[in-house]
Amino acid sequence: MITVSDLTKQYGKRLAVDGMTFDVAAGRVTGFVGPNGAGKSTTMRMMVGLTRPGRGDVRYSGVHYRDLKHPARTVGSVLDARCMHPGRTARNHLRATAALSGIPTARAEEVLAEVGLGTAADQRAGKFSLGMRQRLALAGALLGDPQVLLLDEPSNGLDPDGIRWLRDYLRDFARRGGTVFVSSHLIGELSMFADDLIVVGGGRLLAAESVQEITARNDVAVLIQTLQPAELASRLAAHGLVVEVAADRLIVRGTTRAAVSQIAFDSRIQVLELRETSRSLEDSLLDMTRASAEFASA
Ligand SMILES: Nc1ncnc2c1ncn2[C@@H]1O[C@H](COP(=O)(O)OP(=O)(O)OP(=O)(O)O)[C@@H](O)[C@H]1O
Repeated sequence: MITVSDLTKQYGKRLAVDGMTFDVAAGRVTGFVGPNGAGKSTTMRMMVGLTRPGRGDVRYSGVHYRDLKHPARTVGSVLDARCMHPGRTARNHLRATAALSGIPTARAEEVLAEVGLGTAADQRAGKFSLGMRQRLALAGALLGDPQVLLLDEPSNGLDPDGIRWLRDYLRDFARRGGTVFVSSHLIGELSMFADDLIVVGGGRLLAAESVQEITARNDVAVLIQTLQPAELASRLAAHGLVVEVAADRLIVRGTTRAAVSQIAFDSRIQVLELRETSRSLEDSLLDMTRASAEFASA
């Protein structure tokens, strides 16, 4: 569990992060969402001691980051995937990173395989696509076999297969008890796989809720028409969703169109119609962040 308390950072006259307080639970994926300039990167840098807060602190299971005995074994982070020597091979980059953190260099082979870069181990990082660099940066974060992953906009540059792979990887990491904190300015994308959302705007916390709470509050219902209603209903129920049957349609509350579409796709069930009956999660989050932008520019 990560506890962020009253985290504040001022640059000149600008409050980049203003009294940010929230918890990030273990065993879940927490999305950190807000428009560009909302203060996400600054908050994440303060969470791993790269930027000094003006006020406030961050604890990992009660321990300050600076007091962690083996920071790399507790927290793995990717804050900038471009941060690697272009002339080094992927394997050498990881070996050097491992050596710096007191981790056996043999671990490099394991994490290369884990992120699907086994066959690219001897290629130079400078020749990598942005998507491959994202994978290599994630491999670096995994070297210490950490309990917590902090990732700033990790799907930047990934192709759709890469995004899907990352989503599945992070969900699995959380299922194994890990803590995942991942930022994005793309609300729709995060709502597809996050359990909880921390919504920020203008350096301030706007909401800290589960996706289910936000969708229930907004009474979001997803309407589905399919030729295989029984199969889809049982797949949705297996994901803990309550399904109502109305005439030829299924209705599911407390979830998103994106999540239902993913479940149907994964189950190879064809969907004829899929829509949200009221305001979508995306709409309600955009409203929140829009209000904060108006406040900030007032
Ligand atoms: N080193 C810095 N010096 C001065 N101002 C900064 C610095 N870092 C960030 N800021 C300012 O702080 C505010 C928050 O920036 P931050 O990068 O944390 O936002 P963000 O939510 O991560 O946005 P993005 O998605 O665009 O990276 C912005 O107004 C930014 O210009």
